[in-house]
Amino acid sequence: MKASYLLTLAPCAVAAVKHYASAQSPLGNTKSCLWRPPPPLGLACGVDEVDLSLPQKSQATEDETSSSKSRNNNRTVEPTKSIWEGPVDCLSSYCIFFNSGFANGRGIVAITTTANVDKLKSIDVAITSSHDTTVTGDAYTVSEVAGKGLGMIASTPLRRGDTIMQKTPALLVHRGFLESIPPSQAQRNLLDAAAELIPSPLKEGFFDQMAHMGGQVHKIVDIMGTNSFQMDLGGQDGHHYGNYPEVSRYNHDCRPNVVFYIDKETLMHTTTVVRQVKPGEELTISYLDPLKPRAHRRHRAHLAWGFGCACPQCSLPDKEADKSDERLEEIARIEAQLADIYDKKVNVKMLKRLAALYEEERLEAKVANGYTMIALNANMLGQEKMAKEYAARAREAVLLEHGPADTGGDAAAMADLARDPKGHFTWRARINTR
Ligand SMILES: C[S@@+](CC[C@H](N)C(=O)[O-])C[C@H]1O[C@@H](n2cnc3c(N)ncnc32)[C@H](O)[C@@H]1O
Repeated sequence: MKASYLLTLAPCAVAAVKHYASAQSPLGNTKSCLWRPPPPLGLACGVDEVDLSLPQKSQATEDETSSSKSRNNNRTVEPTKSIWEGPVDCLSSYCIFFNSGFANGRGIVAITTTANVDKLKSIDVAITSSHDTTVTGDAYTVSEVAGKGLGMIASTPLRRGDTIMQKTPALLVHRGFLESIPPSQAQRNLLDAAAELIPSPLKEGFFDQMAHMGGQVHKIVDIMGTNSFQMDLGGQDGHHYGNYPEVSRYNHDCRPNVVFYIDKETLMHTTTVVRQVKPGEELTISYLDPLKPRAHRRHRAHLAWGFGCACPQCSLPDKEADKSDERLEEIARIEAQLADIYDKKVNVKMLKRLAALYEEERLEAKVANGYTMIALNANMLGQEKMAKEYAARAREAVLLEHGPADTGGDAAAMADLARDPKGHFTWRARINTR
């Protein structure tokens, strides 16, 4: 009996730990996670973490363009058919492919391999039937934010679970194209040609994005470096950088009020609010791992995006910042204990402490893993009510942080646990092994 518990529990705990660890390591996770910029061509090595966006101004232009078209012509404008074309031009095994009808005529361009464009072709079907959308209408405006350039400002009260926008990418670039082949003018020419193929008005949005190095090395490289998300189309060679111009106006905060994920089945980038937001407050996402200590976060922000992180968490007086770092260390320590089925010190007090630490640290955007660990361990300690409560919380957080196609089916696993703690294989597992 004991042995069978151990055997079945082990993969689960390991999966949870793997999940946690991978979220912190570059490219460890097959899902998109942190904002990681591709390396500027010409630099010897890459830098972890990047992001992207497009101004609401451009969105407005897009809306005006389509509505004025239909007003002026007094007829429905037929969207361009969704057909992948190319290869247009190639370098090494990477070629330009484009689809001007993608996502109901929004369009998309990719620099990728033939195998990956085959995957994109199958994705396209799903996209064309569900639109690219701004879900919470009029939720924000794009305005100047002191010391940060443009930013997203909430124009209405928002609460946890409100989706701000869902967007498909304008440009996808295979990581190998930017990181494996030596920098060259040919590489830059291919990037220029690809960007020119993005259909208007998305193209204007693309070129309007911030280039944080002033475009000195190369404009497209700089735009991608400032505004691209790591994403994975799946398989052995699916790693790409994705650029979503509208999303690029989110500035960074180590304790953000918005979380994002990219669904590799649809390429859709979704941003969702994680706590109450008042009108006038800035909407932010985290470009960095918020569980890392302040010095690490600041170093990363400077290295990758050239800004000294002055978010409220990084701007705490030294004493408070040290306390915050200690809490983050404690979170890591407790989670390591919770992942170890043989740790005899795990108790309910420890679980409550972990939940309190997440709350004190205002980590609403990064609680899925912690709540999953609490739920499983509460059940292993025979705490039915607590297991139910945290399994439900974990499920909700997994959906916000990773989307419905979450890593390893964590949302479904937490739904099972919440439904029937006593029937779950983890029920009293720690008690039975003591
Ligand atoms: C993805 S863009 C965000 C939108 C950008 N502010 C704009 O005007 O388009 C990333 C760039 O914004 C700026 N930025 C983002 N978050 C910041 C922060 N917390 N503090 C200072 N600058 C920030 C940096 O220049 C960074 O390279």
